[in-house]
Amino acid sequence: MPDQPTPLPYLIIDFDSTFTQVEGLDELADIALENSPEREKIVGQIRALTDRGMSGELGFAESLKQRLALLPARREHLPLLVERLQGKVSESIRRNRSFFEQFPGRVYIVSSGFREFIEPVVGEFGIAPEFVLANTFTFDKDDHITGFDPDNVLSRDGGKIEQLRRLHLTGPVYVLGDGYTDYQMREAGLADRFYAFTENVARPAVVAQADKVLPSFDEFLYQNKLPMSLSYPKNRIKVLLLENPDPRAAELLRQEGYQVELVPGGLDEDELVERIEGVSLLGIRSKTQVTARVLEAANRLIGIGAFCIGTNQIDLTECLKKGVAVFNAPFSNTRSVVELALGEILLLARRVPEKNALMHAGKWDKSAGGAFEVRGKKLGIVGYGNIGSQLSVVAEAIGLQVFYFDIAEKLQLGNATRCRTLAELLAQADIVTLHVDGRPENTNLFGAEEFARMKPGALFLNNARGPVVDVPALAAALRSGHLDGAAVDVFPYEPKTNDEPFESELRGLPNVLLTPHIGGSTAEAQRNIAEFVPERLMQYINTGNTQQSVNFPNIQLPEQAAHRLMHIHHNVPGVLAQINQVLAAHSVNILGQYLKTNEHIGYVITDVDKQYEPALIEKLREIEHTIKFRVLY
Ligand SMILES: NC(=O)c1ccc[n+]([C@@H]2O[C@H](COP(=O)([O-])OP(=O)(O)OC[C@H]3O[C@@H](n4cnc5c(N)ncnc54)[C@H](O)[C@@H]3O)[C@@H](O)[C@H]2O)c1
Ligand SMILES: O=C(O)[C@H](O)COP(=O)(O)O
Repeated sequence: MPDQPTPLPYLIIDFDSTFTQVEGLDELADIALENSPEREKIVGQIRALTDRGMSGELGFAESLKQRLALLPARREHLPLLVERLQGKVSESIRRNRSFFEQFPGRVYIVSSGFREFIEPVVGEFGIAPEFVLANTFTFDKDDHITGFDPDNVLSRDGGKIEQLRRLHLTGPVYVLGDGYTDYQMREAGLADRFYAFTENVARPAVVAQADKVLPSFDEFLYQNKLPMSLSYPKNRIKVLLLENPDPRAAELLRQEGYQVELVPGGLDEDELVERIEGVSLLGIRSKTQVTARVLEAANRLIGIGAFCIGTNQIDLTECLKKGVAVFNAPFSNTRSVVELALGEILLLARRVPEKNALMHAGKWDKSAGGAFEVRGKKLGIVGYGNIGSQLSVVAEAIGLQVFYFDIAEKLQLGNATRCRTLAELLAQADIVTLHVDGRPENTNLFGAEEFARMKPGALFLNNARGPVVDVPALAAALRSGHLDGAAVDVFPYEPKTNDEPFESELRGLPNVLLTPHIGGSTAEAQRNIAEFVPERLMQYINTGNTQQSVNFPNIQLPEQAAHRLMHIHHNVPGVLAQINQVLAAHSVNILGQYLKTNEHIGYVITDVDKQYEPALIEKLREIEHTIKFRVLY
């Protein structure tokens, strides 16, 4: 919680594109021209004039005159405009409504917009009409808007400066706005600071003049230690996204207000160590190795999003010890892998990879030799998890007999037959497909011995993880003719970028389909993942919810009642008792408390009444064995 509020300076806030997300006159034109074929053209002209006026390119009075001349609006359009603007108040202003209500008399809206639509919008925030300084429309006898009151100082060039001068404010004055005319009040020496408000629009010429840039009103309140509705401004949360997740991911995270940085391709350990400082959320896919060294350098990291299924590339235990929650997308690309595996089975059975290569080399090799239908053949699935079990259902639909082996007890789907050992499966399958996870014990799960156990002429698929297969042993089994073909999508070492060459003993072997780790690379899967993972990360940040985290104890929390204290600690006896002692010593009323632990950490969430001394937070942070502590309100 911020310290005691400092005495609030006078705040001079602009209306258009600052208090609201839009420009009032642009919206009025849009409403007035609703049924006109000229709508798009005229609204475009008005927007262009607004922009030129705001960036200082065109004198303000001239821009206003030209815009009003284009505007065919009437008095009856104004209530519609007010309704529209009430729905377009800037997000960070809207969520801090109680701030405005708390400080009547300190906030002025000084705008070159019009009182007729500004007053009712800001009135809802407790800003009285006498604190709205704006232009007024003129109307003809038929209620057409004809222009503006020329006696109003705000209709003239330099109008805001003159208006502020006439207020005779004593004490510090801060101006918040998006336009050049807002900056001019500071330039004229009438304001102590000019904050460029960029939540809706960032005008380079204005930003260049600013004392500070505000991506949100939360940031202003945070910097000035004023009461705010969020515990921490979202624009201070830095997100580093690697390996090109679908653009929707960055879009959602930016919409949330986070600062998002994209690095196409992967980063190696040294590069990531250099880039991770100050990052709160890291997004990766299967390639980036998040090692203990990376985590050591990650001084602000709260969460990692794996925009894929596999999380073997992340040191999950070290993440736990550092209080970093990891989320993945466990189901978003399963169907894509299943479809790829099925296609590979059909193509290998018909020796298509080999025929295709010959055709490209100009050789016509029509023959049925080594080609077979898959109907009635035995498919052996190793790893009957989300992918393996879905493949089981789809494969049966085209007539394959399914056998599976899994180290865990798994629900048998359709007519699939469970094998008690891997050897039992290998002895009978015509096609073996791997869908195990990448846990360290699975390294070289398939080597010379396992290939030797497979039936002569069998087919082999690995769409799971590269290190699970001893590639030289697979190459030998193919070269000797013991196996009839293979499809491999994942490799022990995979090129870091598309520019790096691909090396493998499997290159050039007949009837071998090689793909560059694209099992989950479909538009559908990538889009699903890009929505699923940010949602989990944002929920964790906003509510503390760890449902579906791959390393944290999973807690699905009820809606937050008041302030939420989130304490992550090493799982040693007595920490919960200490937390409660501190709360009791500060006479804090607990509204709800939730604890879950795992081998390494305890995660305690305590919802408390809003009334507590700020010192309480420091005391909770100081509890021995604390890894991370956050407050949400
Ligand atoms: N090629 C790609 O682009 C791509 C895409 C998605 C997933 N994957 C990989 O596919 C694999 C499967 O994904 P999933 O979502 O089905 O995972 P999952 O966790 O749902 O299933 C894995 C299953 O393997 C079993 N298992 C683990 N070790 C085993 C062993 N030694 N023998 C037998 N069974 C074992 C587990 O008990 C589990 O049931 C993962 O390695 C994942 O990373 C690859
Ligand atoms: O784990 C996964 O989901 C797959 O290996 C896909 O990984 P990718 O997103 O790096 O393609």
